Amino acid sequence: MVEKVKANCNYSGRVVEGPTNPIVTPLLTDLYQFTMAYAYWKANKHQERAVFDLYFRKNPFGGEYTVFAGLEECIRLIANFKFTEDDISFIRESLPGSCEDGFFDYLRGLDCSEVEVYAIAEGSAVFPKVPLLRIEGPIAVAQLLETPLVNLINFASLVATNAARHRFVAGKSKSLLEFGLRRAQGPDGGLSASKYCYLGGFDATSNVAAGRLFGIPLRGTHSHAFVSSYMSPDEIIDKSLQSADGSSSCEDFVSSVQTWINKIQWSNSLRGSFGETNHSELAAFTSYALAFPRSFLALVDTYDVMRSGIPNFCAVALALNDLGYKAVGIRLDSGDLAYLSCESRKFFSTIEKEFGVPGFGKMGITASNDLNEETLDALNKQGHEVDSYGIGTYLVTCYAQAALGCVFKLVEINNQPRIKLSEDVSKVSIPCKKRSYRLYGREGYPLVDIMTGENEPSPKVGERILCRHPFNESKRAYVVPQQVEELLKCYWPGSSDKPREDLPPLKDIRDSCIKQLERMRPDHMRRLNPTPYKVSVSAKLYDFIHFLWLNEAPVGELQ
Ligand SMILES: Nc1ncnc2c1ncn2[C@@H]1O[C@H](COP(=O)(O)OP(=O)(O)OP(=O)(O)O)[C@@H](O)[C@H]1O
Ligand SMILES: O=P(O)(O)OC[C@H]1O[C@H](OP(=O)(O)OP(=O)(O)O)[C@H](O)[C@@H]1O
Ligand SMILES: O=C(O)c1cccnc1
Ligand SMILES: [Mg+2]
Repeated sequence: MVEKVKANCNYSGRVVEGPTNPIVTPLLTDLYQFTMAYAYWKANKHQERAVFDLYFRKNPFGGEYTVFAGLEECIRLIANFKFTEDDISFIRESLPGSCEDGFFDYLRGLDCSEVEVYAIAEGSAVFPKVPLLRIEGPIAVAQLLETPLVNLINFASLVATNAARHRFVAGKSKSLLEFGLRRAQGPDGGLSASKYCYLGGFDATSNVAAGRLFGIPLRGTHSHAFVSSYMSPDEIIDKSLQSADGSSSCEDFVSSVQTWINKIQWSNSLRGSFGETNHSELAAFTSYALAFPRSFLALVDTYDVMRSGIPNFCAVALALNDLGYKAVGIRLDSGDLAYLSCESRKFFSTIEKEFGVPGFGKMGITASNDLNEETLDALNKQGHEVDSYGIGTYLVTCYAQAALGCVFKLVEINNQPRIKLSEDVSKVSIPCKKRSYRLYGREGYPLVDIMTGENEPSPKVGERILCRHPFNESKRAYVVPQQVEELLKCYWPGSSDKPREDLPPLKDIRDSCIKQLERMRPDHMRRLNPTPYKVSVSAKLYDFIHFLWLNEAPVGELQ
């Protein structure tokens, strides 16, 4: 379902390829964007210059931060925004017959050359109400962009945040593998989850298409089916295995494994800890090792982890060790993962001592099975020996929160600021074409994001500035920033010759995401009752918001 669309748009001297998913075209929008576009056109209003902000209102997962993702795919859409004749015929069929032909000629010539896009860098930590994207352009085309842009950013940012939160609980030293493709919301859900979980701090994915399309490292083990498909060691026909350095060969690796299982069973320190292990499991492990002697990893919970899986794994790993190969480790996919990982580690350490195999005690332990933030946290509290987690369902489906709730609101038309009022204050939009800045404090942490009017002077390092809560009069603070970072940069200058930002490779976005999250004050990041990060407006913008609010809100009449 996914293939790369032919590159056709020149951007900053380079070509911007089409969206990763070819379904992302100008038709991937809501019908009402076309009906509004027609009404704008009919009223000769379609070329009026509009400014829209794309933002969200509340951080997901009960947290106080969000990872911004999806920008590159937005720019790919914008750079390649063009209706085909088939598209236009379909739109004509879908709109009422009374729509005039001129509108379809207008659509035929439409592209995003008059649109400008300002955005925060992809992979940044972002906060409610601060625009992630500002779209400026003729109102009709900006309106058509609403749905696809919100769509491209919503899930991307949600799942990247979910990944970052899993990383935060797991800790820096653990390896995090995304295993969610089979459980994701369809092919695009799966592919997007793989891409943005990597961006949010995962190390690898099992999704081969994502590995190919995005260069994400691929990792994987094997399934229970592989283990249970074997009945006995007699099924293994080719039993020979060359040593790692190629200098010798073991003619009967199956017997070598058998010798080792007997040695382990009768060793001083392990005697009595297990009886007869499952032979078909041993056959499966042996066969897998013959196929992958340099990267042998076994799923050990098909029959019984401590009585069968672990001893069988060790027998194969020791037989490989005789030939100069180092086994990678095991995967646990059921049971008490804290307990079983600790017991497995003890077993490996005992083997290391008993048979004098240096490093055997450090054998890799991967855990999987319905893991999520809570189970990772529980494992940490109990103490465990897991080195690597394979996480699927809860991660990629964003089980704990279904959507981020991004919105796209008109903030200015023909240089006139606009506001959207609501009974619910958190839903009142912040009018005007704005600039936003992140102000850093003495200890190097970001302190506050501040929005100002477009033409206000920018905050200056060392200069005190009043930061006001946009809607709560009593909440304000002076800040003397030690560093000022302007957040919105130009990513799509339309046909103007403004300087434009690069679209960095996914790996670089991931690195900067990890760095940024590490730079946040720890109390914003903690899972339980995190401190909200402050989002503010300048004194001037505050006054203007409230002036416009009063102007637009009708005065009630009591009877
Ligand atoms: N030590 C632990 N502390 C907290 N949660 C754990 C621990 N170990 C495993 N879990 C979680 O407990 C759940 C156990 O799942 P479930 O009840 O389906 O049992 P199972 O081990 O998969 O059993 P089965 O053998 O039937 O597959 C999973 O979500 C797993 O991540
Ligand atoms: O548990 P998740 O976080 O979704 O991670 C992926 C799961 O997918 C695989 O098996 P599958 O779930 O298909 O079968 P199982 O439940 O019998 O292990 C794997 O063994 C994991 O359990
Ligand atoms: O490689 C694995 O172990 C894997 C991949 C997908 C889902 N579950 C496990
Ligand atoms: Mg499962």
